[in-house]
Amino acid sequence: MNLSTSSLLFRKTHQILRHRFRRQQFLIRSLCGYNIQTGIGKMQQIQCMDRPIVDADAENVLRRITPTFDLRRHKGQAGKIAVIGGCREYTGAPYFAAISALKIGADLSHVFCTKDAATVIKSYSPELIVHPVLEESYSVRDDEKAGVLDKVLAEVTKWLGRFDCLVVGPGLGRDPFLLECVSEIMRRARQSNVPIVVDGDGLFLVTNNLDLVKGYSLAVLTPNVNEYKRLIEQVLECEVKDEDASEQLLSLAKKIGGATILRKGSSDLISDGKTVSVVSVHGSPRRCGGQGDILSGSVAVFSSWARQQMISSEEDYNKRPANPLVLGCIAASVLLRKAATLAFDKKKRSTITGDIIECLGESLEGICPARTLG
Ligand SMILES: NC(=O)C1=CN([C@@H]2O[C@H](COP(=O)(O)OP(=O)(O)OC[C@H]3O[C@@H](n4cnc5c(N)ncnc54)[C@H](OP(=O)(O)O)[C@@H]3O)[C@@H](O)[C@H]2O)[C@@H](O)CC1
Ligand SMILES: Nc1ncnc2c1ncn2[C@@H]1O[C@H](COP(=O)(O)OP(=O)(O)OP(=O)(O)O)[C@@H](O)[C@H]1O
Ligand SMILES: [Mg+2]
Repeated sequence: MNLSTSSLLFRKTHQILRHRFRRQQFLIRSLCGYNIQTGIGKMQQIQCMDRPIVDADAENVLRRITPTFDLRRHKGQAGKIAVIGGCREYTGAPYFAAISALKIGADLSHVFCTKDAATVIKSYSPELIVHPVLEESYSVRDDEKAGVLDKVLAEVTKWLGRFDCLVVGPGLGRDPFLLECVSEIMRRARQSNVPIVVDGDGLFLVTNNLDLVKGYSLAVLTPNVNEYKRLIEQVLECEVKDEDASEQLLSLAKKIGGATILRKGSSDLISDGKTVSVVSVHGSPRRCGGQGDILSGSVAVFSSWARQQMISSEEDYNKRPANPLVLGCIAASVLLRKAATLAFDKKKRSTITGDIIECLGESLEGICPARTLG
């Protein structure tokens, strides 16, 4: 190769790399540095995959959206969350999601589950408000189904307007009749503009019925590795590409039309189709089941807080909009990872999900110490 060919080749490679770098800069740019309370702030990145981690930004997001205690506030104003999940097989998952919401600071946490699961979940904690309303096929005759569906809807919809966020899916199971009822609950929630975090079996439902969340900007999907793979295959009709993780997530979120997606993994990737944020604060090496459930309950609380702040500072918000659900995902992700690290430091190999839940408060206090107004 002569000198001019190699210099041409060098320039071409340089051009391609520069283009890729700019593209990546665009992808990782996130609105998380924007202060929704003051309206002051600039576009910042949480972390670029090719750069050192700037975890402080994720912690700043958490601090900005976490409300200060105020003695004038009444019960319910710090958040009312409902988990739709819990069946014969799974009672832990809805409990983990619902109790995490309380441990972070929500005032009330409800669980809507099957009758079989309800007593069990109640016995884990008197703090949870448990509604034994869902039914699985084995307990309903075919000719009874229409009536049961109406009854389930009536029970859930009378509460729906009071919730700041629903978490649909932890431990829900995949019974077809139960999923039919939950689809209808999701439609009603959407009509009432109630935000919905979709996790676990809720993602199984949504992946096969995309219309439930398509175009709904108040939906958050929190897929794990398997759930993400199924989503990608269904929506983008291709394989998961880890080398283009950010771009693929961005495409997925765009295709779903405004819903926020939190792709869980060794780093959590978050996108609403406009930006991609990455949170890779050190987490725990223990991969015990249930950590995703903590995350879904946490996303519900932080997203509700971010929305509340957005509403109370509407004028500032209008100047530079930030997606409160994206902020909620960032805050939840960093908190879970911190709590998991702390729990692992204390319990090492014996760390289980309950230990991480016990560390949520201490971790939150470490990032955002409690202050009281009034
Ligand atoms: N205590 C409870 O009540 C809990 C209940 N839960 C509830 O269970 C329901 C189903 O949810 P899910 O997450 O178990 O189902 P899904 O995603 O199909 O995974 C199943 C299998 O996939 C695999 N696998 C997993 N990760 C992988 C990876 N990174 N890379 C590769 N493979 C991986 C692994 O398979 P294996 O290794 O055994 O072959 C795993 O066993 C849902 O309602 C949820 O909320 C949970 O929340 C936990 C606590
Ligand atoms: N390899 C990892 N290293 C560090 N943290 C991780 C890793 N994988 C997942 N996490 C974190 O654990 C949390 C739960 O993710 P996970 O993939 O375990 O969800 P899940 O499979 O839905 O859990 P669940 O058992 O509750 O259903 C996420 O916030 C993620 O950041
Ligand atoms: Mg899960």
